[in-house]
Amino acid sequence: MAKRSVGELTAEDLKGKKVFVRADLNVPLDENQNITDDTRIRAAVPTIKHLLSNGAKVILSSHLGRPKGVTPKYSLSPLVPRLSELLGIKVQKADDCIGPEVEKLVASLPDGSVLLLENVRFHKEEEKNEPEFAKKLASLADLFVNDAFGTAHRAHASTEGVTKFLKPSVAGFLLQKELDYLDGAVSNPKRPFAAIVGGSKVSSKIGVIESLLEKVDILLLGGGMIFTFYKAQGLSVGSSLVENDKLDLATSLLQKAKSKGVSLLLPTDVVIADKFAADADSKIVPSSAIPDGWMGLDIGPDSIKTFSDALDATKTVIWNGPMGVFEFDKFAVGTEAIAKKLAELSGKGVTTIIGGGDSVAAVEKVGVADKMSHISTGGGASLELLEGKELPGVVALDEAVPVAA
Ligand SMILES: Nc1ncnc2c1ncn2[C@@H]1O[C@H](COP(=O)(O)OP(=O)(O)O)[C@@H](O)[C@H]1O
Ligand SMILES: O=C(OP(=O)(O)O)[C@H](O)COP(=O)(O)O
Repeated sequence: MAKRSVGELTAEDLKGKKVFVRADLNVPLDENQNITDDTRIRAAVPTIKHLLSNGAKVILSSHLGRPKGVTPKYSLSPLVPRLSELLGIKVQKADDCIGPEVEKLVASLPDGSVLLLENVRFHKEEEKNEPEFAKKLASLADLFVNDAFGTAHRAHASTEGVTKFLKPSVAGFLLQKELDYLDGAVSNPKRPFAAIVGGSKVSSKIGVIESLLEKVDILLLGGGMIFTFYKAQGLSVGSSLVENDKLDLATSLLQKAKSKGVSLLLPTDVVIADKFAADADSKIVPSSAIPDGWMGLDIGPDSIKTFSDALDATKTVIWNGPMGVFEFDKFAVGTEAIAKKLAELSGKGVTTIIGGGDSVAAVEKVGVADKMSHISTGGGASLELLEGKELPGVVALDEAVPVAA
């Protein structure tokens, strides 16, 4: 069911109103508290600007990291300069997210300004979704906008709990965009529709593979998980990553693909290494010829060609998980080739969706992030959505009002 969007709220709804905005500003910081990737801050800007330009007072909330109680290194203070710069106004910051001091700051907020609350996870009640805490957060504002896609799979006080006390509770532009692509485009894709799934283990991607098998025409598998599939087919995998308790599962996924008429492609050649290291000796071998003592760390050139050819026919592609150990340059070729291929396809009008996690890092490393149709800001959240799970932070929002026919 579609959710009510912040875009439906106009100056009439917003002028002078206090709006509690939950964003996911969980950005990486270096040891000097410098932001090393501001993507999530930039992604939160359109919603905040919409609210400001319609005269609202924005009370902005987020978590950062996984602190246990008040932990200075997880303060949101280092975010204030960048946030102010991007919004073009001076953002104020509170030292807590609830309490009399925060209430005082909220009371003196002029229309069209932003107060950033301190890390909401400094209170353990946040992750426990305690109603009393949610009520205190909610009491600061008149309405709620959830734009924290990256945290939408968590039923926490600031993502789910507050909706019980604030009406309306609506989706922000980022949340909406993520749902449009990861739910909308994937459930109702332009076909042929291909998924590329990689990453380390089958066990962490079973849900995604099973769910995608119901929807895709083509499924390309790469990464560490392929060796479990090879072994299930009776091939030798040397010392490659294998989950011996998932061999039957791999066989059943292959059968399921067949019965659904999905073209499931496994790499036909692999780059193998004599050790798990950036400076390992490496060679390219057919998937059926991995010697003892060697481990597969990337897909080979024939596989890159086969995968690229298969992708040429598609209209929608979703990608989750690297094709190899892309952190080591020597084994990043397959992942980088897929990133470049998707950039090329995007240029030809194919919808390309990067489903969060390490694939985002790979696309950024190759410098083609701006070419993709959509890059998710949430790893865990996008995975859960692709698995067909409902996200509590989304479920709790108001339903969209149906447009009269
Ligand atoms: N052949 C391989 N052997 C071991 N690890 C691999 C292999 N291919 C990819 N990986 C590792 O998988 C990790 C990413 O897996 P995962 O967390 O499941 O993906 P994502 O973060 O995209 O969801 C990367 O750190 C990468 O090095
Ligand atoms: O970074 C996040 O998730 P992600 O690493 O899965 O993308 C979100 O901010 C959620 O954080 P959490 O997994 O500590 O709840």
